[in-house]
Amino acid sequence: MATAYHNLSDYDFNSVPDASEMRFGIVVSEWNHNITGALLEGAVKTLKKHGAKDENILVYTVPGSFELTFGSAQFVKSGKVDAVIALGCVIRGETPHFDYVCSGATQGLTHLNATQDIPVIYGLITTNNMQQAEDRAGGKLGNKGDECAVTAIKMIDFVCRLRK
Ligand SMILES: Nc1c(NC[C@H](O)[C@H](O)[C@H](O)CO)[nH]c(=O)[nH]c1=O
Ligand SMILES: CC(=O)[C@@H](O)COP(=O)(O)O
Repeated sequence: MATAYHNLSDYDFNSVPDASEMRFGIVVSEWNHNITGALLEGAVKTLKKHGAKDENILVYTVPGSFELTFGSAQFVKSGKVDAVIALGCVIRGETPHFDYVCSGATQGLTHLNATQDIPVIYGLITTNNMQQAEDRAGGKLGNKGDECAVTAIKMIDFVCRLRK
């Protein structure tokens, strides 16, 4: 339980660059909306804590985590954002479908990171049950949305510094 040793919301505030001039696209899956809504809340709150402006945080929903790749790709192609945060929650059911949704979404988002010029942040929670998801979406293990927001800011700063 790696997350048990590192709360998802714990980070060095001063290590995070100013986000006041950064533009973010957030793609949120509607599946398990009680979880993905909490992830979104954490991500937006954290982005704004570091200076991001409301008008620079674009939020679009997709039906499920398998559509996160398409939604993220559309944000990348739009040229309107400097990073994309993809938020989803896949909870294991009775069949192998869990494995295919998780691997499909993961492979798609990974492909975007390897082929496109802006970072796509992996905010997919993949759990065995709802309790594990709740623990990672504002529960005892923190909020994955917070982690994704910090990662997005740092990756935009990475790109900006490299391109100077
Ligand atoms: N079971 C979950 C899904 N399933 C839906 C797929 O993501 C996809 O929308 C569908 O197969 C149509 O393409 N999605 C989640 O995000 N979480 C789940 O637990
Ligand atoms: C991850 C899923 O698609 C899963 O929730 C579907 O449940 P089941 O495998 O019981 O059909």
